[in-house]
Amino acid sequence: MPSRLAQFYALTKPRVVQLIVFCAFIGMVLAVPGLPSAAQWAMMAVASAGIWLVAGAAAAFNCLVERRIDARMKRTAWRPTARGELSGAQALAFSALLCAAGSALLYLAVNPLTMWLTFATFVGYAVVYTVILKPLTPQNIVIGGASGAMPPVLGWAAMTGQVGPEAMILFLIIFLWTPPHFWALALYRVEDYRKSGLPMLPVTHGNEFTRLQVFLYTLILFAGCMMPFVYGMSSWIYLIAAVALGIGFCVYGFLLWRDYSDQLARRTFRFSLIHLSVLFAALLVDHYLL
Ligand code: HEM
Ligand SMILES: CC(C)=CCC/C(C)=C/CC/C(C)=C/COP(=O)(O)OP(=O)(O)O
Repeated sequence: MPSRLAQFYALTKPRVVQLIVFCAFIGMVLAVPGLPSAAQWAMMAVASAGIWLVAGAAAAFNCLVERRIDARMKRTAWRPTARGELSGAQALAFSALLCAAGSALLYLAVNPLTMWLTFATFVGYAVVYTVILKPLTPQNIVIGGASGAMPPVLGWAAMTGQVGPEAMILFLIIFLWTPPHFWALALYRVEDYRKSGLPMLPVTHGNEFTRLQVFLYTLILFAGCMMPFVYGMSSWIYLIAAVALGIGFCVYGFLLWRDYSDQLARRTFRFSLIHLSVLFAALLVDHYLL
């Protein structure tokens, strides 16, 4: 049996939260013109820690609420809450502790706006998405995706004390990226979702309709990814990366739409992770080199 610590850590969905914190960090980097001062680097580290704690708390709360559903799905049945290795009370206490610690850090060492926005994101994912939308509608991840898209806004708020249009552009990119990211996965995990009883799109509307949606979202996402260049917040390094990644994602979307296989859906899902990670890394490189 894994150690207690490893069990609690697993509840925070570490890999997802890593990318979330990375996107928040890029929001911070872009909010500061030129190279940050030592004090600004310190602020970025503290804000990243605070956002990491609250995002981990949101993930843990999701594991608590969905422990019975998780137990029914192969992909999630191993979670300590689904296996009953951690009780509901333990998961709740852990989530509350992380959320309180992260919120206190953001309030005291960053600024109240960032704390409130991060807390609203916690509520958006843990309550609005997990409790209300997920069992209600196949558009759950589209609307709920707004919480996942918040990190750059949180990062921007941490460094400037406000929410700028640049941050909203980065929000839009993650918001449009979420449906092809999730539905590619849901296509090859459809049997899991059928067993779960959740109204995910491939279960309610079928494989073919979902594939069309994935393809269409990759096209709108491509347009959305042009915004940082069009708005003048990024230059040609970003543009080249965004066009190359965008073409890659659209090609995956197109191929998946025309000729489905589980293997291609899995590769499309994996590509979604590369797409977002490299796109945001390109924003950083572009910011410092040009
Ligand atoms: C409502 C929005 C979202 C939904 C429904 C969703 C859904 C999922 C699901 C079900 C997985 C699990 C894949 C597996 O177990 O094989 C996953 C993986 C992942 N997601 Fe998302 N996601 C969302 C938003 C995001 C956001 C905003 C990010 C980061 C910015 C993100 C980053 C990741 C990463 C890095 C993984 C891989 C985890 C791993 O390999 O262990 N997701 N996503
Ligand atoms: C405060 C802050 C920045 C919060 C971020 C919120 C957050 C953790 C968003 C990530 C989205 C995510 C893990 C989706 C997984 O979908 P799912 O929950 O449907 O997947 P599952 O089936 O694996 O549980």
